[in-house]
Amino acid sequence: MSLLEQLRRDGALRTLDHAFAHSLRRLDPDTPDAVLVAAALAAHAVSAGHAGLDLAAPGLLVDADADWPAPDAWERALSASPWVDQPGHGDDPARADAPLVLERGLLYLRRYREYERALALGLRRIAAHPPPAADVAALAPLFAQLFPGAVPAQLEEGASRDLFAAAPQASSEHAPDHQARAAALALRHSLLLVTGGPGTGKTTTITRLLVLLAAQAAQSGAPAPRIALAAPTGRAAERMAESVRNALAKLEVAGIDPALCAALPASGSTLHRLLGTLPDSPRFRHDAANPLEYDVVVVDEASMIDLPLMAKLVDAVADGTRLVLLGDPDQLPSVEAGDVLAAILRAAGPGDALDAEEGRAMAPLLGTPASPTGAASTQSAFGGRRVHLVRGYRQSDRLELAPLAKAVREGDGDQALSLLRAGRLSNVHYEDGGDPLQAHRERLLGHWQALAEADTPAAALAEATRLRILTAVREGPQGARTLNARIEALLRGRLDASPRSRGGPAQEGFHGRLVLVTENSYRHRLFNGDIGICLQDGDGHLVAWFPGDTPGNPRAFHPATLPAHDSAFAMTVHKAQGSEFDAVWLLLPVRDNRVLSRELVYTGLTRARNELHLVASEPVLRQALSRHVRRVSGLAWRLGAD
Ligand SMILES: Nc1ncnc2c1ncn2[C@@H]1O[C@H](COP(=O)(O)OP(=O)(O)OP(=O)(O)O)[C@@H](O)[C@H]1O
Repeated sequence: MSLLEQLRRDGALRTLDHAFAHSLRRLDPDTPDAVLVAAALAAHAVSAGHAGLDLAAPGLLVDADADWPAPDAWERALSASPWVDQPGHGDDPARADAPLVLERGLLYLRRYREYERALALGLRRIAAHPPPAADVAALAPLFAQLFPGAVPAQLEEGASRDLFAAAPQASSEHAPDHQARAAALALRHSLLLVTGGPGTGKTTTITRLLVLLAAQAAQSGAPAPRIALAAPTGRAAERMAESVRNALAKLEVAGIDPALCAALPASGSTLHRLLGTLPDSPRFRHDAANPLEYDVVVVDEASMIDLPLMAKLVDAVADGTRLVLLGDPDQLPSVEAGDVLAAILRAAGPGDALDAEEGRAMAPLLGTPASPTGAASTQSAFGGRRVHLVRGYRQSDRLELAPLAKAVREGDGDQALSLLRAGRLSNVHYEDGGDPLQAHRERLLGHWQALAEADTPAAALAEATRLRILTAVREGPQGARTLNARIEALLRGRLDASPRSRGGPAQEGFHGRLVLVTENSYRHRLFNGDIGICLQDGDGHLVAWFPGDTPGNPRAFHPATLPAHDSAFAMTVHKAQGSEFDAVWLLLPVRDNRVLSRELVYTGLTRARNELHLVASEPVLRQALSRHVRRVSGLAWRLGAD
């Protein structure tokens, strides 16, 4: 039996992967089995989050115990195939009639290789158009007001501004203020990456930076900058806008000119909305030929953006527009092909130190770096600059997550378990296995029942973010699907007895059902991951409510017309990315599973705002923390990283 058939028989390939290989064989019956297998796996790779197939590591994709061709021989067979193009240079386009591209040991579907190539070219293009030099001295007073910790005392006392030349030492207690550094670098660079865990002040920093850019425009008599705030999901965009509004309110209290604050937008949008969806098309209204009309585009939750979407975003960013990407690199990468943020960060380098020239230029804002580093260690390969924020600012009295998050991020199972077992982290609760629907039934059902009894759909939607069960997997006894079915059965009994419920067609849901959209529908402006609630109106008709453009104005849909959706009482960590909930019950399966990883656990537990319940057996938690998500991609190389 051929390897292709064996993989199909073992269920290692999707029907689509096999059909792709089969179509190549139909068109050319002499296509060798090794090429057909590679073609099927290259298609499969995309569905597993990779940009292509690593010929040296097919085991990343399938568990099957297969007799894989040796990488050299496999590569030779592919090189000889007319289906496979091998462009001479990473920037060269691939042949339009070749469905596959072989490059540096990776086999891509041509479309994904072209996304990668376009993205690398686009990022380098943006980085190559730095903004005009800012009058740093004129901005210094405002900068010092916005970042009070940034400027060492000697500057405030009127010492020489050319401190770098004199190379005096900044106070040793003066730890680098990474937030200030990020803002200062954004004055000089058009591509900025601001990374950090939850609550490290990414949004706060960007708000202050945007105020600074507004001041810069005002000082030079230019119109206020046109600013877009966006994120991959509606919920993430809303959260970002809310954080920006909060940060602005604090700035106004601190005496920052309200006219500068008014330059910032009050709302954010999804990337799809920003780029302008076209009905029934994967393309967007804004692209290279019709770029976004903004001076600054800020995108939050960048770790969630997959390769095609990032390529389309970057394509639509005009020369001279600043692109600022915010994200937490320790979170799970996008479900679809990518790990784009990780690749960009690798190419950008650690970026935490300023090079000599940068240090000199920024001295009026940042003071003198304690130990200026050479250019080679800090220059990014492609001109994008990164600042990693490390200090957590969020109030920790309600939820003390940081030590646990650190242990999980570092894959330190001993430390994570000792913290969990000691039980001293405030509002972190650990259960070594068990069933939350048994152990916490009244609390959980009480919450969902309250949603159904909320006064308005907007109140129900707001209330819905208070609690969520998060699972690692969709299927199986601890999977989201099974839990939802159990919760629905428990809840229906209670809700049907409620005076607010009048019964209704079961297939369309029920009063109080939380729903999660699982596909993008441009027509509805509903996207994968959006969460709504079904409520009966005064006539007993069920209406599905989803967040609208502003929190008080949810949008109504007939449940029967919704795009594909599931219940959302329990949902997978993947689907919860970009959202936060007051209380999170994170439930790992009882048996180890290859999807379990430290990134998954970290992403799950950092969705909690006030309270975390982690339900996981010790061996499964240890297994999860020992596993790193690995994604195959050539993007870092294209950006000059290796
Ligand atoms: N330099 C600072 N000084 C004091 N408080 C700060 C500072 N930076 C941030 N904060 C506070 O920390 C909290 C979290 O900040 P922010 O929302 O900007 O973090 P974030 O990194 O964007 O978080 P998330 O990733 O969860 O959205 C806010 O309450 C903010 O006011």
